[in-house]
Amino acid sequence: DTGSAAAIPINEVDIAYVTPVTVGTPPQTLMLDLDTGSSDLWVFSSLTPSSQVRGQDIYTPANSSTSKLLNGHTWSIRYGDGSGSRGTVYLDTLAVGGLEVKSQAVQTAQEVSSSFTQEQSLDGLMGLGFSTLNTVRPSSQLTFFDNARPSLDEEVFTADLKYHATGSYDFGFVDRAKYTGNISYTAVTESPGYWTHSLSGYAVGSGAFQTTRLSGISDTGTTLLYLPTAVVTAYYRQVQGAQNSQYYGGYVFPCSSSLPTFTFGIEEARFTIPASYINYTRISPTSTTCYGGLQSSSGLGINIFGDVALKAAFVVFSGTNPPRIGFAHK
Ligand SMILES: CSC[C@H](NC(=O)[C@H](Cc1ccccc1)OC(=O)N1CCC(N)CC1)C(=O)N[C@@H](CC1CCCCC1)[C@@H](O)COc1ccncc1
Repeated sequence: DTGSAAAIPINEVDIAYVTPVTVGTPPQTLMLDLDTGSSDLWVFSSLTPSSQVRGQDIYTPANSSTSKLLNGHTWSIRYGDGSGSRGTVYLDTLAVGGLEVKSQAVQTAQEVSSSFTQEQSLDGLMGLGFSTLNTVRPSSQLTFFDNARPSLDEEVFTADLKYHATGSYDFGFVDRAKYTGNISYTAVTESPGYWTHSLSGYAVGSGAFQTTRLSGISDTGTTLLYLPTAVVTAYYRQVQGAQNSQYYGGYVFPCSSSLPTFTFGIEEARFTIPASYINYTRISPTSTTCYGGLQSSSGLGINIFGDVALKAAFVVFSGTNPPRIGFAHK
């Protein structure tokens, strides 16, 4: 079996991508953020206080003939940006792009933090990290990918995220039409449940490639690229007027500055992020100061290869044993 679904940017700076997912019988469509940096599938629901719902679609288990309460189970999650949610759990039929799982744990939110309430284009998350990260207690639940595995033609899912455009997520196959050349694979360690792997090095603009192993997580749910301070300062040294602003919480620069590209290595392969991806956004609609798409990971304790990096490639998340991740040009 296979599935294929759109990855739609939720705003004009690609802060996140959502994918249509159907839940229950008859199907209720929700727009979820497929997130390889977490492993909970949670949704705005009929159990979410109406004061915390602002335009989101909700899942109503009572309207689904196939929903079953997972008695006595609860969940609570906190993300790297401090946002969070918690609630109860139902089992129900769930499909993404034609690929159906009969009894998927759907975590119904009973409370969401204000940043979720404010994000009306996001009806919840589908975690595609390793199931060890799932927060449901007393028994943790499997991700959609882990539930779908037995029926997949190939134990993979792929991410083709695009800059200011709709891309796609495929399950169970690697679409030859979505990439050029060969896929460069590298080993993944499941610690502690993220798609953790190394970059073989980096280059700033047309500068020499620095061979140095940088460990981090490929995370579709994180907007920006977070790397060690040494790398980030080397990059912004090439940007006229750049500064690391305490006020804005990261590197900012005059929007008129020309930015170098940023190249990262996956084993022997090289992927170049265009300058436009790193000129992330104006700090306010009328400002001439811009916020960088490459920021320091020092506050995170982990390097995160987020959407700014991932959208420069076609990415294969391979659930084989041992797991591996592949990058190809597109
Ligand atoms: C560097 S972890 C920060 C990261 N959250 C982001 O990347 C958010 C994403 C966002 C924000 C607002 C609306 C929509 C999307 O965006 C920003 O934080 N920014 C973008 C805009 C920019 N101006 C400021 C910085 C993050 O927690 N991701 C988690 C998933 C994420 C949670 C929030 C909703 C969307 C999905 C997840 O994969 C990683 O969880 C962890 C990572 C490391 N240890 C613990 C948890």
